[in-house]
Amino acid sequence: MTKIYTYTQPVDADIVDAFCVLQKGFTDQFVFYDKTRKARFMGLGRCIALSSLRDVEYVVQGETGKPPILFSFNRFDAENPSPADELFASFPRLSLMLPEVVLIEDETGKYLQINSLGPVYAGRVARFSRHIREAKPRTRVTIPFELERDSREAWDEAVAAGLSAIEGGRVDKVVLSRRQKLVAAHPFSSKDLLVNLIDGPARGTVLLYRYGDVFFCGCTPELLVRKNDAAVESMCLAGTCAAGTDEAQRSRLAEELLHDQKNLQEHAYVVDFIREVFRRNCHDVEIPDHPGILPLQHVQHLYTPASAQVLEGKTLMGLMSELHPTPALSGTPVGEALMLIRQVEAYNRGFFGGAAGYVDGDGNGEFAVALRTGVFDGEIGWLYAGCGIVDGSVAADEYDEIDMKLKTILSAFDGECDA
Ligand SMILES: C=C(O[C@@H]1C=C(C(=O)O)C=C[C@H]1O)C(=O)O
Repeated sequence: MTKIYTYTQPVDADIVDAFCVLQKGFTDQFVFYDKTRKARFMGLGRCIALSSLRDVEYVVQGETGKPPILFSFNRFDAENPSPADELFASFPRLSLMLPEVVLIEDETGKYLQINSLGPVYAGRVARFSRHIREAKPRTRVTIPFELERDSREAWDEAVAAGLSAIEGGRVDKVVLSRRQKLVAAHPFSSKDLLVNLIDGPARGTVLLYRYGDVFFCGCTPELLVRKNDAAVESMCLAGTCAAGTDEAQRSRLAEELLHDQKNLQEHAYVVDFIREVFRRNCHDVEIPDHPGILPLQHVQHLYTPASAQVLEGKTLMGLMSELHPTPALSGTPVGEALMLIRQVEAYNRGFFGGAAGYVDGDGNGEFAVALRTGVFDGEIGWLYAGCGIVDGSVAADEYDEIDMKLKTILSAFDGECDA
């Protein structure tokens, strides 16, 4: 049995400013920051890595009684035998990571949490609190960059392979992606991109996982699963159109998307899959019959929320691995689509499209699908985005759709525009 000591106390500070000050001393960094809901967790350092919560006992110190927060970043297709690029390959394969320091903002307030394998010394908490109080407001920087465009012919060939697998009856849908290399004018830090994503216009949950000098980050709109005791939620997100340049155009495009048979079909595969997983693991499953729209800064998606009560004994990690990858990121049927992706894509997706989240010591928490992301080091990065291919998909349209999705991670380089 591993014993964890966790000391949480309220802080009167902006947690992002606090993170910016504290992060300098830590090369292990973990962020799950929901921009709309107060579910914000920013971890520093690694106290211990665990394979599951089963053999863990935690001792609460401090006045709040809060459980420890652990982070979990999982690859899209962890068993894919083809090598990931060297940036992704440098990350360890760990299941749950307990940071030494966690800054928390939830519905009840803002907190500093210190985790340790021995009793937390109060002087350590006081020292971090003092640093936090001295934190200056963060500043944003614009990072000029150039993109090395990927080959259009390679994309056309990948889509043709997908369409022929659909025609042959091997899959009904396959999600194919593109990867682009970014070269910035000068080296940038994880803090620079994190601050630009949190303070910029991108909507969703900002993710960061840094290990050593290499970091993975982005801002995703897609919830995979959230668990709060018995209540669980998920989200079906598939089917895309442009955001439009003004409100009138946005609502016209949204209306078209809501009636577009190809996009509705792409979406329905995801709804069917999530309904099936929920029906197997939960009761009182509620999933509306018709999708709505999730409007984002650069694109809009067909969106169907899913909620249920989970069967006693089922865990968040268990639900995460049953749900992931959904047909929103792989295709239908999932196994066949994964095999096709392994054959068609020239790279291993690494954390792109993986499940990234946090879980607390009581087993509650959430996972997002790591979309609109990239992996970075020094002045370079690899950016990823994908789209669903079904019967009738046109390679050129899907190429443009991916360009629209890439704008979200590219907005991390822009420190000018305010939210
Ligand atoms: C694959 C991505 O997005 C997914 C694919 C979508 C689609 O095909 O319409 C929409 C939302 C996401 O589930 C991505 O952003 O890279």
